[in-house]
Order: sequence, then structure tokens, then C-alpha cells
Amino acid sequence: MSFVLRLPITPKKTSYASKIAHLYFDEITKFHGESFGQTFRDYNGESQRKASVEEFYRLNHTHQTFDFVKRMREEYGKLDRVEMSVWECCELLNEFVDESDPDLDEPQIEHLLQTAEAIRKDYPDEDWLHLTGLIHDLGKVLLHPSFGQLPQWAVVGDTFPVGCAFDQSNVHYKYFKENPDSANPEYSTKLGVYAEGCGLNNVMMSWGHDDYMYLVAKKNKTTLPSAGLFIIRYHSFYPLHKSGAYSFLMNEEDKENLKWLHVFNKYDLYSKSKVRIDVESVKPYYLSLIEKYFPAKLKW
Ligand SMILES: O[C@H]1[C@H](O)[C@@H](O)[C@H](O)[C@@H](O)[C@H]1O
Ligand SMILES: [Fe+2]
Ligand SMILES: [Fe+2]
Repeated sequence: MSFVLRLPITPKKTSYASKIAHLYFDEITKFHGESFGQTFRDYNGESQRKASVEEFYRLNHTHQTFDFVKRMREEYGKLDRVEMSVWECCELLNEFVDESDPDLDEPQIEHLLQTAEAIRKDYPDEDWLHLTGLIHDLGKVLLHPSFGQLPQWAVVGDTFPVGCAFDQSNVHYKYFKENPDSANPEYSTKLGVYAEGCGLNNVMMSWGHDDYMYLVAKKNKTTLPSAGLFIIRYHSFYPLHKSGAYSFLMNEEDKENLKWLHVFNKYDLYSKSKVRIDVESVKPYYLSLIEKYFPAKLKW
């Protein structure tokens, strides 16, 4: 499929880069894994959800193989299941809870709007980033019966490359020993089937809501800038954006985009709070953004 991506607002590389770097490091020191007394992404501490989250990762790490990902990308890349608008999809998501998430019990639409609104407050002029916040998790509709009701391990959780060695920074790394790819010499070296610096676009990531939503956005010809698509596609790739693992797979464009993903991640994570959003009052604003960057109906 070939089409030209129009970029209405392209992040200006040089001027933004330093601004972001500053903001990012300021905020890191401010939050440092904790916000308002709440700790996030603690996979070992005692929490009510610890056991079920661990069981989630056991299944995820066991079943996400290179062949599985290839099949899913081909199958779901057809986008022949549903036609609906972006907002309809937000509403559809409301019934699901993410079993991989130790921090979130709210319906998904709350999380989407909390993320988007928190970004909007700090970056009022980057409307593409507000919309990215709103839609980044929409791929979780894969859990819905009309999308084959995929199991949670094929939809949510952190993501990682398949086709090369699994990195130790993946949460609950130990369960990769159950993955058949671990016994495949072709897939178990550092580079595996990839070349150094080949670019993430050429890397197969474990299958889930990130890559699916990327395919939906791209194939429906969104006009979001490349940084927006990158955020959607790799926001669950914590081994890279939190731990710096697998960075040898990145190319120059990935490195630029990663700066925006760092900005985004702070809001994805730390807006998981009890601040309630009045959906009806913010809806007109988001509908106008959807109209700006997407067709009225999308193929899913
Ligand atoms: O939306 C999901 C969810 O919050 C998961 O708990 C996390 O592991 C993923 O990275 C994220 O994309
Ligand atoms: Fe997500
Ligand atoms: Fe999210």
C-alpha cells in the first residue's frame, strides 16, 4: 500500500528536542516512579493484582512467538471486521479492564481522557499529541467479540521484539523459557533475524493493541505526524523506552521519535489517578481533532 503521509504539524527537530529533554528530566526527578503517594508499575510488591498480573505475563511470554505475531499482523492488517468512527471505538472500550495493569481499575475511556487532558494542560499547542493520548489504547477493542475476543495476553501488557533474544529487562522475564522461540537458534542471538540499526519499522513486535492501532491509523490514512504514530505503536515497549534495551535496532528517525514517546509516557502512566473527567464537556474538542486527523468512518 502506498500513500503519502501529510504532516500538518511536524515536530521541529532541533528546537523541540532540547525543550523536551529538559522537561523530561525535570519531570523524571519530580515523579521518580511515584505520584501523589501512589507507586506505579510495581510488579513485585504486594498488591491485590500481583498474582493475576504475573499469570498474565506467564501466558503472554509463553505464546508470543515470531510465527504467532506474523499470523496476527497479516490477519488483523486486513481491517475487514468493523466500520466505525474513532469516538464510537472509545465508547466500545468502556466495558474492558486491562488484566496486565497493576495500577488501573477504571474503565478505559477514563484513562484515555485523563491522559489526553493531562497532556493538553501542559502542551496546549500540540493538538496531535492530545489526540494521540485519546486514541493510544483503542487497539484494546481486540478484546471485543466482534474482533474475535482475543485473550488478554494477545492484546495488552508490555511489548517486546520477537525474532531476536528476549531482554532481561522485560517484566517477569523468567517466563520466556516457556516460549518455543527461546529454543530456536535463529531467534536467540542478540540480533536474531535483524540487522543493527535496521529501524523499528522492520522489527516484529509482540502482538497487541499498540501495533494493531498503528495499522488502523496508518491504513485509514491518518494525517497524524510520524511521532504520533510512533507513540501509538511503541507506547508499551517499556524495555526500550524505560530501560533502553534493544536500542541497537533503532534508526535515526526512531531516536527522534523516542523523545516524544518519553514525553507521552509520563502522562500515560501518571495520569492514572482518581481525577474524574466530565466526558460530555470535553467531547466536542476531541471530536474536532478526530475530524482533523481521521476520516469519519474507519476500517477496523
Ligand atoms: O495499556 C497497557 C497497560 O497499561 C499495560 O499494563 C502496560 O503493560 C502496557 O504497556 C500498556 O500499553
Ligand atoms: Fe496501552
Ligand atoms: Fe494507556
